Amino acid sequence: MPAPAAEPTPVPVLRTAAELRALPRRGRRAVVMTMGALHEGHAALVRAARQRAGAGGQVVVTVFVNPLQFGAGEDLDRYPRTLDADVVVAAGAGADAVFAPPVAEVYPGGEPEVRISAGPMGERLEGASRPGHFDGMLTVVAKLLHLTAPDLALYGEKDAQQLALITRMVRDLNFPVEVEGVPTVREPDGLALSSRNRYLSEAERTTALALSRALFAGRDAVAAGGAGPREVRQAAEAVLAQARRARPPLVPDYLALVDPAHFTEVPAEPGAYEGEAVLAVAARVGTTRLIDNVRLRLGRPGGVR
Ligand SMILES: Nc1ncnc2c1ncn2[C@@H]1O[C@H](COP(=O)(O)OP(=O)(O)OP(=O)(O)O)[C@@H](O)[C@H]1O
Ligand SMILES: CC(C)(CO)[C@@H](O)C(=O)[O-]
Ligand code: BAL
Repeated sequence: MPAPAAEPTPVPVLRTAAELRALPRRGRRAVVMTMGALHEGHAALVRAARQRAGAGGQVVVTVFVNPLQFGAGEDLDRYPRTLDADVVVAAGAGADAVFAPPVAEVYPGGEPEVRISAGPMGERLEGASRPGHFDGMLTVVAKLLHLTAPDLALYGEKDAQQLALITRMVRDLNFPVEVEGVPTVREPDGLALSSRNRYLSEAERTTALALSRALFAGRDAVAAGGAGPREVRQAAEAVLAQARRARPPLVPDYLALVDPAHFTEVPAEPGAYEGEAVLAVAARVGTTRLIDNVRLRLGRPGGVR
């Protein structure tokens, strides 16, 4: 009996730079870069890209787990790789093509000698906890921007420091591309969607809810009126302190209130800082490390996003 015909691929999956170059360009090209294991957060990025590219435009989704941005002891080997399912999600959200190169296609000469330096912002928060992470991230983003040559590239606000660094690289190095952020998609109970959530057991997931709860507590303190940086941090810290005692415990890495362009700490003195700020958190539950953040407006009571 003949083997059943394979399901048709919903959109072309391009594996090489040559295949990508051969993809006919159509209208405005928007790119969404991912490491795969796509979820509704990624789908929101693709839908935003589809909308921004317009009916006559083109949306390309990249799927590539970039070894250069993982440090020793991180989860490079166990990072979920689910390309077939990713293609279905990408196509369903409006992608026209998926670029999923093997490592040797992106780094044919092995690890590159020349890399992008993320500079001082790249050493703060995530950069302090994951040395070299942002140099590796920006290096692959630069390469993927060259390979895909988009008019527009979209990134999630969930990775706020990454988004700030990509915006900065594009500006500092004159990349001919527009960068746009897309708001964080959350589960109904507040947990930010993340590919790494699939590592969590049920009990770990319950503990992990403290990340978003801490951020919302900080944000609510501003919304209630009168809270300055100190009170925002205190409100969030109180939630984290409680979660440290949970079973399994939350192990916070950092909680920081920073300015969104440089990721430097907002001064604690009331009134010393006015405007948008990012309240960011990173923590471990078991062997899983998660990050999250919210934006808030300091200096004007009630102003919250
Ligand atoms: N919940 C989310 N809402 C909106 N965008 C998101 C969300 N999660 C990830 N993204 C964005 O999707 C893009 C690809 O991210 P990535 O593939 O690393 O997914 P991830 O879920 O953040 O994975 P990880 O768990 O490894 O951090 C990035 O721009 C990222 O900010
Ligand atoms: C931007 C990115 C695709 C670069 O590998 C990655 O850091 C991610 O998925 O956020
Ligand atoms: N979503 C950011 C990619 C990383 O954690 O390496």
